[in-house]
Amino acid sequence: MTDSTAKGRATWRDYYEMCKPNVVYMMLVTAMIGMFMAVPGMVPWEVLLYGNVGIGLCAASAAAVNHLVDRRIDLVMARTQNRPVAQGRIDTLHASIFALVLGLAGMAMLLIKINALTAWLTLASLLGYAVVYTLWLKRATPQNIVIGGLAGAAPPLLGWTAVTGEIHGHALLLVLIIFAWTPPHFWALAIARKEEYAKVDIPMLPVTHGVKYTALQILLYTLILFAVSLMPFATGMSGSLYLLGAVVFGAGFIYWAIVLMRGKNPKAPMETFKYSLIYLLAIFVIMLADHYLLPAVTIYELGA
Ligand code: HEM
Ligand SMILES: CC(C)=CCC/C(C)=C/CC/C(C)=C/COP(=O)(O)OP(=O)(O)O
Repeated sequence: MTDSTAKGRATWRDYYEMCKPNVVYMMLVTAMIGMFMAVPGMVPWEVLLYGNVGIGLCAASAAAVNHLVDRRIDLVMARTQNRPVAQGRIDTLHASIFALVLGLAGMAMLLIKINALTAWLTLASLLGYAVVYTLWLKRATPQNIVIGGLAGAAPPLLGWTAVTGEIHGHALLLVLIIFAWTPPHFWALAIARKEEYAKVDIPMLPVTHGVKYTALQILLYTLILFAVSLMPFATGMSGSLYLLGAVVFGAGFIYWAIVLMRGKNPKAPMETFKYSLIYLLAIFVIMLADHYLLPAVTIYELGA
């Protein structure tokens, strides 16, 4: 059943926007670094190419489902009101076909060119975001993005299994870092957009528990994230260059969480949100540089 309200013809840009490209690109950075961290040497180009395209297509499929499911609330929120499905430029039939084709193409690429474990873990992430988070958690609980965050945190594990065909503790550590990073990343934005979420009855934490409580939770998670981010060094997975990066950028995140808590800077919510993106990119890139530039120096060796 196509929406009779469809206005204007959709362009390729509209379909591209449905994929949440900037989010997917950042996820693929973490997936690629998961690939490089899985092996001491270089990653075969086929795994880099087919693994990232497959994971990216599946993530884009999940993002497209999110546009489709959220089209009514997206139309009400200022931040999302111009989205193509919300505006009716892409009707629900075309949006559904687009999401299905992306998902099938991504799964086929992973099953044929990579391995079954990576394909099924990617499908679980796709469904985790498109169904568990978008269709259920987002509308059910203020903990929606904490639980739903696991789907978005999966890419480094997907990259790791694409290379090795197995799950490893170090890969789960990378997932844990993004899992702990997600609440401060999103709740800072949710504080800035609190009134919009209240209008559409989405139980985001600032709406159900207030800004002060949310800011306190953000500070708590940045402290947890700081501790978790030291574990790649403590386990010998990464060396002192990574440790330096995790401490410096982690301190920056805690700084912004404190500024947000004090509530004196009206720009703090969006500055904290923007900083969260700088943080994630920085510690993953520094981890990669450390992986190739400096041998891992564990606390054990330092202590020996
Ligand atoms: C459940 C988990 C997550 C939630 C609820 C969430 C929420 C959001 C929201 C609401 C935005 C603003 C989007 C917009 O206004 O268009 C956003 C932006 C963004 N998020 Fe997240 N996010 C999550 C996980 C992630 C993960 C895991 C990554 C990457 C590894 C990520 C990367 C980004 C990027 C790069 C942007 C900027 C997008 C842009 O400027 O177009 N997010 N996030
Ligand atoms: C296969 C795989 C790795 C799947 C992960 C898919 C994926 C794109 C996760 C994105 C996380 C995210 C930006 C959630 C925001 O959704 P929202 O509905 O809260 O944000 P919105 O209001 O901006 O739409």
